[in-house]
Amino acid sequence: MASMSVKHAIAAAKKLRSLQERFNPGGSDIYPALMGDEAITALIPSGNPLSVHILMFTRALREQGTDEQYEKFGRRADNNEIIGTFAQTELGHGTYLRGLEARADYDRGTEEFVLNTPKLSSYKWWPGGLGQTCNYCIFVAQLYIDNEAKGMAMFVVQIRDEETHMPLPGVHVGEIGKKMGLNGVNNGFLGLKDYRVPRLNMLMRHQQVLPDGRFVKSPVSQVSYFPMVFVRCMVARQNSNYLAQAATIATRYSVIRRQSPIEEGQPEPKILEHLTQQMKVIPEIVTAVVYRLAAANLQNMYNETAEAVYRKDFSRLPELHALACILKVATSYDSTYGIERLRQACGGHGYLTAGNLGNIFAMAAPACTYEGENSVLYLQVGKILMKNWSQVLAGRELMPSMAYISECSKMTSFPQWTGSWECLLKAIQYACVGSIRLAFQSYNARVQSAQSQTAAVNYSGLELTKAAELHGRSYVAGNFYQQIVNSPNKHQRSPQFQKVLENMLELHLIQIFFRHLGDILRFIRITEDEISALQRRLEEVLKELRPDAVAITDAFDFNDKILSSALGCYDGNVYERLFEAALKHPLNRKSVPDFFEAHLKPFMKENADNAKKSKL
Ligand SMILES: CCCCCCCCCCCCCCCCCCCC(=O)SCCNC(=O)CCNC(=O)[C@H](O)C(C)(C)COP(=O)(O)OP(=O)(O)OC[C@H]1O[C@@H](n2cnc3c(N)ncnc32)[C@H](O)[C@@H]1OP(=O)(O)O
Ligand SMILES: Cc1cc2nc3c(=O)[nH]c(=O)nc-3n(C[C@H](O)[C@H](O)[C@H](O)COP(=O)(O)OP(=O)(O)OC[C@H]3O[C@@H](n4cnc5c(N)ncnc54)[C@H](O)[C@@H]3O)c2cc1C
Repeated sequence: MASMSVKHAIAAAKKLRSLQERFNPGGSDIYPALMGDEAITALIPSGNPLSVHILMFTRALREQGTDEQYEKFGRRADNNEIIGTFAQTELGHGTYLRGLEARADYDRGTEEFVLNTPKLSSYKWWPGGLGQTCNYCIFVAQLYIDNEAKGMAMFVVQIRDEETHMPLPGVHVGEIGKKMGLNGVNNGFLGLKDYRVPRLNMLMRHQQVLPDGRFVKSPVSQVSYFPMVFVRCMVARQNSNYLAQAATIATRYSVIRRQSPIEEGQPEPKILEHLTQQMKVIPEIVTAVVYRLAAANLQNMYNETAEAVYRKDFSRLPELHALACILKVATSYDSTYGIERLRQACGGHGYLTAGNLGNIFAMAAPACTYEGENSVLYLQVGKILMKNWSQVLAGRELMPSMAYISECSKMTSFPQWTGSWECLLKAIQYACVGSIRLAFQSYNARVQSAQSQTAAVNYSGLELTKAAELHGRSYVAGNFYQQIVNSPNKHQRSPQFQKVLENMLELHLIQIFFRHLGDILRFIRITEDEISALQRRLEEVLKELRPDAVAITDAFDFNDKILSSALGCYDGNVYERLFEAALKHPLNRKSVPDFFEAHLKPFMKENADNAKKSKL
């Protein structure tokens, strides 16, 4: 599996390289074009062992290294002459970066760094491709000069000989073992013992160690986190893609499969005619569209911020960090939940490998963990919301993506309920701001009672998480609303297409309203009649979107190779493909399985003999 994945990953890397040479050598907006590409998903169903090389190793060299370091290492990496990974997480630490144990001690006598993973828990553990594929890595370690800790730093480390691929002296490297998915990625472990690298192997665009050992601090330490921000942006797009693939499969299957008459005496309908099936499938189609649009927005913001950071303008980093966290969390949580819901909507056949929904789930699910575990990133955003609420109290302006917080903070009560889209969106935003205010009261009370900020974050963690989740909902719904209602290219859309988009907006807003009804009712008075009216609208809009479900998922434009699913094949020949897949199973090569003579027959005979004896 690993070698097949590497073979296909090389094909994908060649394609990416040619795209980059044609379009924008250093830019990041190439990748989304690759997202739905067969090279990334169908051909490498067990995961891409080069994705961390491409997404993190090459970018860290470009963004964290000096121009000279890029010339020495980055150009070769971009050209895939060397293959690297991003080795930050350790066996003992992943989230708490300041707890990382790998260390780099500067030796001014030789102008080298001595790299060590002092304990088993210090071993790098998880980096994609590290086990077998990579011959280099970005090694993240705590920098020490004269045994004084200076914080985290990144080092270009060669781990295998470029000719023989043998691990170099002082390097202990290998595969960490089978996972629940992505088993073609060879996530690996890495131990270093007194491994020396030249001073110029430390990436020094933002912080430097001079030959005499003097340390020049980064103007903004968080810029070293930038490689993670990029991948969070990619995860938002990639996981919306996984959800779109699953939605395509489940939708196509739901208009092929017939089951259970709705009226007595009537023929069995397509299962998508059942309202409850529509409620399982259609909202996931819309969620995939909603997140694809939000991820595209985030990608643009990343590109703008990356250019600003290159000009040493770090002002947009905090907002990008907050949005990258919230979208990475929301997309990975909702896509994972949605893919499982779509699998269940396909009955028993959804559980077959031939349906591919299990593999899509296994590809999507780890995104809730890597690149910042979701609950931790929610807390990150919760902290940022606390800082911004302090700004609101001080009457200061907020970052654009949080402007609604200022607006809602000025509302003494929620206006008359109308049930309009604007009303629904404002209700979600108003509930978010109410949650922020309550979280701040708890958090601030703790800080005022002399608790440290870290402790106050921990003990206010549930409210901070709620506020962060509602902020994510507000941002995503607000972005979707703007794209549908206020988009500058709205007039270019046909009335029919605009109507479909508006139906998707209606469904998204009502669905989010019902998902957070409890949070909303905490701050807004809504009558039973007003809620029942929304229930009717939900049923109505599902019915309205039903005829468009197949067309919308066809528009995702996944070919059969990408979907790799007997349930979602374009020609609809589900049963034939399921049966074809079944007959290919190794157990069907023989009429009598080997285990019959070896195990089953003796077992049954022994039971029969025992039964006879007991009768005597
Ligand atoms: C061949 C063709 C292939 C092409 C590919 C095609 C497409 C495929 C796409 C598929 C995408 C998915 C594939 C990915 C594969 C897997 C990759 C996985 C890689 C990894 O997992 S790398 C390791 C990731 N690890 C983490 O994310 C660690 C998480 N922990 C943290 O981020 C921090 O520790 C944490 C939790 C934020 C805490 O930070 P800490 O320093 O401890 O302290 P503070 O919380 O106080 O933060 C201090 C200060 O900094 C600000 N901050 C924190 N993080 C950032 C950031 N990232 N950017 C900017 N600012 C940041 C924070 O807000 C605080 O600010 P203050 O103002 O309050 O001081
Ligand atoms: C498929 C996959 C690929 C990966 N690829 C890479 C890679 O290429 N490079 C790399 O460096 N890493 C990689 N990782 C590692 C990944 O980044 C870490 O798993 C992730 O950062 C979480 O760290 P951890 O696993 O050590 O969990 P921990 O940090 O130990 O967290 C465990 C749990 O503790 C809780 N927790 C932790 N901290 C807090 C907190 N502050 N507040 C509240 N609760 C908390 C959370 O519930 C969390 O889930 C990969 C992981 C996976 C699964």
